[in-house]
Amino acid sequence: MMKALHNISVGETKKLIKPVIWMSIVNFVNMIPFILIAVIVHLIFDYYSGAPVELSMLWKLWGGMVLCFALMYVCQNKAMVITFLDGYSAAADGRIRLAEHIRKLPMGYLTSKDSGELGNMMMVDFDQTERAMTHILPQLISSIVVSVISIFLLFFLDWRLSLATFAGLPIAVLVLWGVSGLERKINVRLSYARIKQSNRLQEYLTGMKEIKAYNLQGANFSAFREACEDYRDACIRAEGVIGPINLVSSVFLKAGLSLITITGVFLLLGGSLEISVLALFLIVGTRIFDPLTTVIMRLSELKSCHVSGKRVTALFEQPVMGGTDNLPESHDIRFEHVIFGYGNDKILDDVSIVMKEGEMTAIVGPSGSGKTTVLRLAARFYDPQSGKVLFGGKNEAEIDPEKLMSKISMVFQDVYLFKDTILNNIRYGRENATREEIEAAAKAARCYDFVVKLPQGFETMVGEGGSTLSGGEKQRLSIARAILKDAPVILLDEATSSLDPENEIEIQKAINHLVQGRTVIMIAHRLKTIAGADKIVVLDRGQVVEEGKHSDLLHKGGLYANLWQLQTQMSGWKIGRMQ
Ligand SMILES: Nc1ncnc2c1ncn2[C@@H]1O[C@H](COP(=O)(O)OP(=O)(O)OP(=O)(O)O)[C@@H](O)[C@H]1O
Repeated sequence: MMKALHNISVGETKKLIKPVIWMSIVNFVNMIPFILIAVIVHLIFDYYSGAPVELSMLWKLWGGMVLCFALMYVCQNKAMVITFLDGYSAAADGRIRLAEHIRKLPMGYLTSKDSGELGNMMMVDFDQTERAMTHILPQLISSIVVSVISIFLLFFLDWRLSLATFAGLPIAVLVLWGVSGLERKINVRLSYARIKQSNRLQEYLTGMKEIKAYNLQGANFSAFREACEDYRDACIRAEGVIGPINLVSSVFLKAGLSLITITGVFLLLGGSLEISVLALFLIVGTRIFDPLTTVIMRLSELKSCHVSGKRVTALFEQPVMGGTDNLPESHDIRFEHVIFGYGNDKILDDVSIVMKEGEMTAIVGPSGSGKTTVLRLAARFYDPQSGKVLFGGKNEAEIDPEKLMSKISMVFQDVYLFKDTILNNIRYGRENATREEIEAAAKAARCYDFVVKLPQGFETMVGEGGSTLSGGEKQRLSIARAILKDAPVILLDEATSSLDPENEIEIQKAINHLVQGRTVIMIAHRLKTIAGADKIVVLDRGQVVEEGKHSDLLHKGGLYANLWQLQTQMSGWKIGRMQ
């Protein structure tokens, strides 16, 4: 029970206390006027039995009723403010905490997820838990509290009528309990259908360029249509099965009303019941069914929210990348007998490489040989399955990942620019950089001239993903970011997309500026760019097959010499990506 509450409130169970207390007060205040009516009815019956009418008492009761309505407004208002404030702020805090948590998860876990799945958890699942926190849970718990207290009070007044009132309750509970397994299955299926639908939609939208270029709309659209139809079916199934079950359960519950009447009449005729007590049961007893019906209806909604809460909690419980140690002083990187695979296949097989501080180490090799994987391991996107990656002589697995990243700049092939100004996009390199520092970095990365020619200069907004700039311009902006970050280690994945000669020269100049005096690991696709590297490591099928300087490797006549020969005959021999 507490675990379920923990899941649904995504660990913010305490935030439910105030809303529940206030909603309980509201429910009680709601019932008081009906108790007062019952007392008035009692007075009327007393009058017909010969007692004098107490007018002052009637006025007091009427005044009490007016007061209750005013109190109801005040309490309801307060309950709403507290419930919504706490509920929505818990959901907002939860989303922020989850985003932080996701940032700290190993890349291996993140890449194993479908692209839309995490986004779905952040939005749809949190919407569900938000609804549970703001609407469902406070109402449900306060209804249970009010119901239990009222049941006790009614039993105290007349146990026989109370038994009649709640005779249907155990059956109603049994019905709900009996179908809870089926309900859970339906809710899980519904929630996966929802995720599948938004995954397919995301795929359809992000792949739009390819869909148009290759006229694929038929195949892709049918996947999306199928997902929409699955979701529709899951919704209909959920409503069609859960709705009638809830209805059956509430019918059993409300059967108590007819039992009060019949039992009351028999007891009255037998002379063992006062008519005023029967009147009180008929008036107050009927009100008790409202919170109980709310419990039944809200319970199944809550179960659906529980599925979402469970998924979000499971993500929160995913272990983040370990390591707490501080950084060592030196910045050389060493791979020692590293074995690594994304799944069961070995992608790096017993790789040992020394990348000395202040030197440029180039990684070359055929497509799929594991070059990008070496960079990912150096940046600790993943930990090796066996062997060690050492940074300044210390095992990276023991270093705090955020501290490690503060010492590494990365320039990827596919540059992502945020939907923001160019100024801020460069500023992602170092948050507290001044405008002068950003402009200096832009100049060093050879992007200043094209930026100032844009309509709003550095204030120009770039589209999501940087789609309004050319490939070469985006590359130079990302180099400006890296220059601004000023980290001692640079991981560089040279662009493979063919650039015009002018762009290529500019990028080369920007890279030359970036790498000066730093420890550099560079994936080189155009071998001429790394001919001057301090060390060239040649990978083939996940193993180091050669290493040395350009001239030595050429002289050796091995794989590197072959690749060099091939490249001098043709340009742009391969394409690679770093995620
Ligand atoms: N995230 C991933 N999940 C599963 N397999 C992957 C992943 N990334 C890469 N691989 C596989 O690992 C192998 C090595 O990939 P890697 O990208 O390191 O090679 P590469 O030498 O950089 O290739 P390229 O030059 O084409 O970019 C390939 O077979 C690739 O399919």
